[in-house]
Amino acid sequence: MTASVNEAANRAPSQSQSEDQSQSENQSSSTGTWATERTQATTALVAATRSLMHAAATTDLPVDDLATARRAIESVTAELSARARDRVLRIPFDLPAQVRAAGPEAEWNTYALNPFGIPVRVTFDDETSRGSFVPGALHEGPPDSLHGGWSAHLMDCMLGGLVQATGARAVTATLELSYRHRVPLDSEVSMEATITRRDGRKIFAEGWIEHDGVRCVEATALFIRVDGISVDGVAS
Ligand SMILES: CCCCCCCC/C=C\CCCCCCCC(=O)SCCNC(=O)CCNC(=O)[C@H](O)C(C)(C)COP(=O)(O)OP(=O)(O)OC[C@H]1O[C@@H](n2cnc3c(N)ncnc32)[C@H](O)[C@@H]1OP(=O)(O)O
Repeated sequence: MTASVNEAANRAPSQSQSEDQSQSENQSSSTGTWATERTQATTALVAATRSLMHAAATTDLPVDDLATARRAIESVTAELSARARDRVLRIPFDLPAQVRAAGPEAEWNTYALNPFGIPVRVTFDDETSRGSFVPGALHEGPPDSLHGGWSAHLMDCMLGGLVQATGARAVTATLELSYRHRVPLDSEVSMEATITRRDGRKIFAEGWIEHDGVRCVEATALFIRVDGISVDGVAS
């Protein structure tokens, strides 16, 4: 596992599909066994779709052009739906653990296979993980600010992903957030998560979202191990 796991998912909305495609092809030799031709092509398609979501929601073209674009999108949607699964592809359960084992330089790029998620570049260092991303127009709650629900989602992913990276099969029992300052859009924010305590099946973790040295959101969570439940993977 290297530092370039499914990087195509982390492109800025302005970057092109062809760039995503070539990025996806470039990593064919550097990703794990889950990186089949299909997962790589899906990663590029998902990145392009995320860019499309951004463009569709923010375009200021004349109204007639919107109808033309809608018809083109509907046509692609029909094409893709001709043969479909019930669920999105999942990464293997142990992918975060593989990245963690590869050392603090290795990167897990989340949500490569699901355009609805915010892709985050996550690194692991023992019982701590760090991540960064740039929230954008699609994530707006209060004007020019990140919606609090996205903050909760991101914290659950950061803390839950860290627990998963330690090899534990666990689900969130509680997640408590403190919104101390607004998180601005269009500027990189960083996140951190740490496992603070274990007690039988319970795993306690805490984390935060920081912008420009200011801790905007703080989170504490309790995860409960559900060992024995067999799953092939988790949504990245
Ligand atoms: C639910 C689907 C599971 C599918 C299988 C997954 C396998 C794992 C695979 C892949 C890892 C995935 C990683 C991604 C995670 C991403 C994060 C999420 O989005 S997770 C989704 C949101 N969370 C849920 O949907 C949990 C729903 N709740 C439950 O399933 C149960 O309530 C569960 C497992 C949390 C506990 O149920 P009990 O019957 O197994 O265990 P009891 O005996 O009730 O509790 C054990 C101890 O924990 C405390 N506890 C349990 N729930 C608590 C709570 N809400 N607050 C405080 N303490 C709690 C209890 O008081 C007890 O403590 P004492 O041993 O007596 O000291």
